[in-house]
This record gives sequence, structure tokens and C-alpha cells, in this order.
Amino acid sequence: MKQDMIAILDLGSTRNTDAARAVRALGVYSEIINYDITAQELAALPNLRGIVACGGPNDMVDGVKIRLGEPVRKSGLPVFFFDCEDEGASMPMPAESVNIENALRAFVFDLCHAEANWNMENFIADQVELVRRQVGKKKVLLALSGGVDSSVVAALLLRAIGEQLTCVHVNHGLLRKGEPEQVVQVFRHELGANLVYVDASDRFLDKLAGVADPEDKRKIIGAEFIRVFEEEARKLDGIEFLAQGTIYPDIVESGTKTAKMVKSHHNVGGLPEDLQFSLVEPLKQLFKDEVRACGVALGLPDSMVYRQPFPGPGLGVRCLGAITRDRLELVRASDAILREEFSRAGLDKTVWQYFTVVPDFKSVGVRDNARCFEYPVILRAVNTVDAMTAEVPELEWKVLRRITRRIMEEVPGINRVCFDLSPKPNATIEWE
Ligand SMILES: Nc1ncnc2c1ncn2[C@@H]1O[C@H](COP(=O)(O)OP(=O)(O)OP(=O)(O)O)[C@@H](O)[C@H]1O
Repeated sequence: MKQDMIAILDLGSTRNTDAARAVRALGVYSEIINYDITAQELAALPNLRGIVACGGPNDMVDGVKIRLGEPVRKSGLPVFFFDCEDEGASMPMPAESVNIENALRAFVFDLCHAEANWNMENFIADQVELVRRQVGKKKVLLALSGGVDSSVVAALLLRAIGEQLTCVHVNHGLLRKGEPEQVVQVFRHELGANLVYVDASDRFLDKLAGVADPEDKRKIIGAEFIRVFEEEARKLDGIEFLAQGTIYPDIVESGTKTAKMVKSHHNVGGLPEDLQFSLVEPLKQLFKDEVRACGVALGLPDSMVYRQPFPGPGLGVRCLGAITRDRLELVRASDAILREEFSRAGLDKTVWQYFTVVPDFKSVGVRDNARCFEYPVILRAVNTVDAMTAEVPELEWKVLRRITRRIMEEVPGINRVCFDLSPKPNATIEWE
């Protein structure tokens, strides 16, 4: 293993993540570990040089106050107390962030003698070694959406185990223009992956026919995805592992031993009992920006690595009400124009998320000197830091006018373009 490690011991702090990021900012790899880690688990952590113990308000578990356990005390490793009031503190709590940073730096380098060798090359080399050790000669299955996380997992596993990996990409008919083609091009043709491409569009759209309620739509799409994936998995022989694009924020949001759940994390959950695989999750310690850096280092195209967030149910929640094929095409075509023009204006680098929505009602207009009765399209663009709140950025009229003109000219069936000015709250980012 190439990287030194400093472990962040979770003693109930709300700042474990900050601590991990602070250590990584010094160029040293860090992982968060549970307060009740055993001596054996501790000994298994590769190149562990020291421990940052993080105490805080969540220090009561099942009515008992948690404290530094015996395995850590007896490990002989240097311990730094970060924002921590444990009586065994070896350092006073620094008052200011600059002091914390200096104290942490002195701890990591002078006391633990860690080397600043955390970088993507070393991370990838270590994960390749760990995956090979975990998987041996066995086969691994990956549901590849073409999103950032599963794409980076695919690229990493291809490097680690090549032929032993099979990727399944499901086209549910709700993907953006060019997306399934890009997945096939990049993974099958450029990276030489075993890729099963399933065109299940008809199946999904038939199931969704006449379903107008957004929650019902999401449920149907999720359930059908599991069914399709299960069918494909059953066709393959001798698969023992399932790879997932779990990343660190997924784990934090699912709750740790000391922090409550924010939201349940859904990867490819819901497979039947007899299809339970062991999991391979090589990105589970990475933050989103690090996942992107990893994708770049593995040679994935920028358009895949820096793509904007896209909901699991895809365009299905942007084709409002009961989905019809004609309106879905209007969403797809207008979204492609919006993305093209945002990228031309450089807005793809500054705006977090941007897309179009097509409602299920028409309005009156004029086309070729005659009355027309067609659908409107709504443009949506938002900026957010944490997706809990979102603001609408000020865009140049010039850009909005150009998008409007192109949609009117190039997308038959649209006679009106609207711009959604609503922040979150009271609106949400997506319409459904
Ligand atoms: N159309 C699809 N084909 C194959 N796998 C899919 C598809 N959609 C979702 N998945 C699988 O389900 C996982 C969770 O999907 P979700 O839409 O929540 O994306 P995510 O967590 O943002 O991950 P990603 O960035 O890989 O899309 C994906 O990582 C992928 O493994």
C-alpha cells in the first residue's frame, strides 16, 4: 500500500468530515472510524500513523457516554484531540481555526511522521490492490448508469480486474439525448468493458402509461429497474460480487454510529434474497470532488466526470403528469438545446443544474400564420451549495433569447418558452 493514513475516530462529533477533509488537505489520506473499533480492526488499517479523536455533542450512545476505547489507548499510536473535551486530552482545544490547522499539521507530520503521499495516483494504485485482494479470480457485476459515481467505479474496476467485470446499462427510455450512446462508446468501445446494454424503453414507458402521480412514477421506475437488473443478473453465471458507486456522503447521510440518518441511501438495493452479493465499494471514502478527480485520473471524458446531477427517474420527472412519448421527446430535444447553449456560453461551469420541463397542457399560439395549440417548455437553472436551498442565477437575456429561438425553431410541438424564477424554498429544484 502506498498511502499513509490518519484515522478520524468518531467520538460523537458533528465535525468528523471536516477533520477528515482537513487531514486530506495536508496531503495525507484519512478515514473515519467508529468509536468502538476493535484492536483487530485497528491493526488491519494499512499504514495507520496516528489518530484524530473527535468528540462532540453526539457522545451518548444507548444512554452511555462514549469515550476513547482500550484498543486505541493501547495501540501506541499518537492521538490528537480535535474539538474534544475528553479528560485524557493530550492537547488543549485550540481556539481558532488557524491554530487548529497548525496544530494538526504539527501532529500529522512531526508526531506521526506521516508522509504527504495522498494523491489520486496512489489512491487508485491502493484501490486496485485492495479490489484484487477482495475479489480474487471471481466475477463482479456493476449497474452502470453513466452517472459520475458508477462510471468512475467502472473505470477503476476495469483497471483492477478487467475481464472479470460485467457492467449492465439499462436504457429506461428516460435518459438524456446521447447518454446511452456515450456509455456504450466509452465503456464498450474505448475501455473494452464487458457491457450489457439493455434497451428497456418500451417496457418502462408501457408501465408508466397513464400514471400521473409523481410518487407513483418514481416507485414504478425504481421497481422496474430492479426487475430488469435482476433478470440480467440471472442470465450471468458465477457472479459473486456487486460493485456500487457508494461515496462518502452517502455513508454520512445514511447515519453513523453516533449521528442520525439524514436520508436513506439507495444504491441497487431491493434485489431478491437469493441474489445477494458481497459488495465492492472502492469509492466509499471519497468526497464528490475527489470522485471526479479520480475519474479524470482514470481517463474518463470531462463530459462524464463533470456532468450535472441527474435524477434516477431521469426525464420521467420532467415530463409532468402522465408520461407520453411525444412529450418525452419534447423534453429530450429542448434539454439538449439548453445544454448545448449553456456550454457555448460557459454557463455549464458556473451553474449547478439546468434542464427543461414540459407540462401536460397546451396553449394557443400562431405558427405559419395559423392558430396552433401546442405545449410550452419551462427552462430551469439553479445554483445550490447543499441542495437544501437553491437560487436562480441571473442569466443574460441574450442567452435566454437564443435558447428560446432555437427551441421554437428546432422542436416542433412547442410554441412557448418560459423561465422558472422560483428559488428553493418554496419551489424544489425538480418539478416532481
Ligand atoms: N439506467 C441505469 N442503468 C444501470 N444502472 C443504473 C441506472 N440508473 C441507476 N443505476 C444504478 O443505481 C445507482 C444509483 O442510482 P442514482 O440515480 O441514485 O445515481 P447516483 O447515486 O447519483 O450514482 P451515479 O452517479 O452512478 O448515477 C447507480 O450508481 C447505478 O449503479
